[in-house]
Amino acid sequence: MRVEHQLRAFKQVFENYDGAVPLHRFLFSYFKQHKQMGSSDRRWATRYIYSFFRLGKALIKEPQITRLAIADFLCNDTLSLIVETELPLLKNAITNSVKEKLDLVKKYFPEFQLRDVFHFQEELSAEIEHQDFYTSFFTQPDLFIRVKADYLEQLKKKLEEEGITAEAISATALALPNGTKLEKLVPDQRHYQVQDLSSQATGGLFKPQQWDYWWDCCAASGGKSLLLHSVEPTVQLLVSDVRENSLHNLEERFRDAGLKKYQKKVLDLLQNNDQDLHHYEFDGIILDAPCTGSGTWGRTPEMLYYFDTHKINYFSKLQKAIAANVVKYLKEGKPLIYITCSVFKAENEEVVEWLIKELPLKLERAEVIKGYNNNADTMFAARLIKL
Ligand SMILES: C[S@@+](CC[C@H](N)C(=O)[O-])C[C@H]1O[C@@H](n2cnc3c(N)ncnc32)[C@H](O)[C@@H]1O
Repeated sequence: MRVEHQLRAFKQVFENYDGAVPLHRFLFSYFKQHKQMGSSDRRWATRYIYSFFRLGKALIKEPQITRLAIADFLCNDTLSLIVETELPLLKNAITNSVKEKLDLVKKYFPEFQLRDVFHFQEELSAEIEHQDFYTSFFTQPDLFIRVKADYLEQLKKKLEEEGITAEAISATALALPNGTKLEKLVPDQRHYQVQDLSSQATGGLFKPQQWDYWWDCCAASGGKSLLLHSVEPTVQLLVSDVRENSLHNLEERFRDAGLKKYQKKVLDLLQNNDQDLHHYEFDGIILDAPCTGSGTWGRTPEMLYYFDTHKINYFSKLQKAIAANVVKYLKEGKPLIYITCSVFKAENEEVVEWLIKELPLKLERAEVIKGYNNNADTMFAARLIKL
């Protein structure tokens, strides 16, 4: 396939995409509508467009074709026609490490600034190491699963028999190559859950007691509830979310995982829910808040290009309003676990500062979970105690 042909396919996809829906969803329907694109066209267009967005706004004044070649060079260790044609001097370095490749790019394109990859650096949480974080965007994050400890070795072996490299990260976490068709390979999901490594790490802050009554108030499809259940299976659970649909997925996942005893409600936490909840008192609340998701943009690099910073303020207000509405149902001396998958201080430290100032809460511990060091998402988690 000639390079012009590949480029035309890339351009068509780029020009038709405006960032309004996730890129993977857009590509799915785009390829469906453009059946003339063969599988090789689709594969190259996908590789090029994802690589292109991983460059964020770096070298924005360079021609698009040069930026695409640089992006493709940084993100891949196999040669493409675009690198061969546009960057012949760099092609022999295709298998070098990302850091070495970045040095080469800086040498040939002195205008290149790593910080332009993520041009929201002013907004970052204080603990984030900028260079490492920006560099992480050139590597696709892994797929992680949380596995019952006594099943890990068996599952690892089964995956390896299927030709999948599974790396044990802890006694209960496996890292797999992204795109592994896990549901097909291991349909029985009783012993494992797909869950990002950093998301798994938030469980360390839960510390439930036996027979506690907890509320997962933004439960979506129940990832944190399942994690809580794995930490302490006797915990009683109320799960809620504003989206009824995601609670249907939750039911399915709970069934597969054998979690039977729980109560579920559709609740909008921006409303007064006293009618539904006036007699409830919890031993712990997990608030896995709606957020920009900026800690997960390694999986959705189109956001580096299309994200509008105004949204940070919108989410930060939403997070505070939801927290204020749920804390009244927490028992004194018990924890509110505040979680985001954001790297922005306005959704992390600044929300925590507001919570301890405005609500009867004191901070026990807060941390950025630096997934960018582990090919994983980056998250923020805080444990606050009701006064
Ligand atoms: C980060 S997701 C939760 C992910 C989930 N806890 C997990 O581990 O998979 C945030 C959730 O907050 C919910 N949400 C957003 N606005 C809400 C509101 N006003 N009231 C209740 N839930 C809301 C969203 O529907 C979304 O499912």
